[in-house]
Formats: sequence, structure tokens, C-alpha cells
Amino acid sequence: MTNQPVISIQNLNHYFGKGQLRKQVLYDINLEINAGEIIIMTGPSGSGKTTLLTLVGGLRSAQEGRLRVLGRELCGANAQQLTLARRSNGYIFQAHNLHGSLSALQNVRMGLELHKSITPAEMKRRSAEMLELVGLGNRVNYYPDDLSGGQKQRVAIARALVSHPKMVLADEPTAALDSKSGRDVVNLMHNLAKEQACTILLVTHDNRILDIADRIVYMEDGKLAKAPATVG
Ligand SMILES: Nc1ncnc2c1ncn2[C@@H]1O[C@H](COP(=O)(O)OP(=O)(O)OP(=O)(O)O)[C@@H](O)[C@H]1O
Repeated sequence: MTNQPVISIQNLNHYFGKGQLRKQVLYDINLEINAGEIIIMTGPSGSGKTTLLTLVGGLRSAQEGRLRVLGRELCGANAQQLTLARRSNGYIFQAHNLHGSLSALQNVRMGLELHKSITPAEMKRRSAEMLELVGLGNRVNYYPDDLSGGQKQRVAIARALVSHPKMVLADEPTAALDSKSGRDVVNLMHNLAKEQACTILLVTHDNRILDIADRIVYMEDGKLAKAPATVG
């Protein structure tokens, strides 16, 4: 861990809608996250966690305040700048978004396709190696329909990490999983992230996985607070 903030958020506000329907959903958010940290964001439904995650990930544009991610200011960034910012990140979402018509290997390969300098043979080698690492070495040619929920989520993790991103953003990665698969999945994220010195920002309601966090932040009514309970 180098203790350089990779995410620096200052006085960030966010609104949805326009005119009379305009509604503020994030209020004066301040947060610094260092390289290699695993941060869990928790809090009630509708409190703004996913909104903050998508802003940090460059999936929507930040409107007011300062949001510096991996050396780039995202507040006021244009579409092209946001596209560039997204390339540094891996994403893991609850609905894992695997392509049903692609095999596990081809899905993982998608995580490398933006990286033009890598040859097709090298992409295949790295994708197979990452599937091996997540325990799916014997499932590389399976299609998502033939994999369990936990296996699909592991493919999504392999896809997010295959390019060795500096940052991984995860939204409810264990929501659809039973407790054993959920635990396996977060252990895997934790180990791979620590090996690759990758920063993870993870949104969850799943209290069973809080112990993988270096730090927990709590969101309520669009405001960030320290977690009510600390993790030992
Ligand atoms: N695209 C949108 N347009 C308008 N309002 C939205 C939009 N997305 C979210 N909201 C509203 O913003 C608020 C925050 O939503 P958000 O999804 O960030 O909360 P959350 O904490 O992630 O909730 P959950 O835990 O249920 O996923 C909610 O009131 C929600 O209804």
C-alpha cells in the first residue's frame, strides 16, 4: 500500500432530474481512498451508494464539487474523458452482465479487448490463467447458462481483474449468492486485489462480508458517515 489517495472526493453533491423534479441525492460527500485499500460502503436502500459508485467509476458525470480518480478530475469531465477513465477500472455488478452467447473464456477476454497492445494469443493465455486462478480452470469453454450463480460471479471477477486494473468497483457482488459462494467470491476478490495492489470500492448490504474491508463507510440519506460499528 503506497498511501497515495487514488480517489479524492471533496464537497460532492449530486442531483437527479430537472426543474421542479430536481432532487438532491448526494450531499457534501468527502472521502479519500488510498491505493490498495478495500473500502466497503454500506447503508440503507436508496441512501445513494450506487450513485456514488457510478460517479467514481465514470459511469455518470459528476456535477458539483471535486472528484479526482487515479489522477483525473471527473467533475465536469466530457464523455471522451469519462470513457478513458472507465478503462482503468474493473466492474463487478450483482447481475454480473455476462454475455450468454460467449464462453467463460470469451467473457473474460472482453476485459482485455480495450487493451490494443495485447496479441490475441496473449489475451487467450491471460484469460485462461485468470479463470484458473478463480477456480474455473475446468470450465473455460462453458457458457453462462451452464454455470452456477457463484461460478458466473467468479467469471465476472476474472473479467474485472484480468487486465490488472488499478481500481475495482463492485455493487452487491454477493447478493445473488448463498453464504458459502458469497464468502468464496469475496475471499477471491480480497486475495487477488492484495496481490495486484488494486483498490476496491464495494457496495453491499451483506453483513457477512464486512470483515474483508480495510475500512467501512456508511451512507445515510445521501450523506457519508463513519460506520456505526467498527470491524475488528
Ligand atoms: N437514474 C435515476 N433517476 C432518478 N433518481 C434516481 C436515479 N437513480 C437513483 N435515483 C434515486 O437516488 C436515490 C439514491 O439511489 P441509489 O441507487 O444511489 O441508492 P442505494 O443506496 O444504492 O440503494 P440500494 O441499496 O437500494 O441499491 C434514490 O432516492 C433513488 O430513487
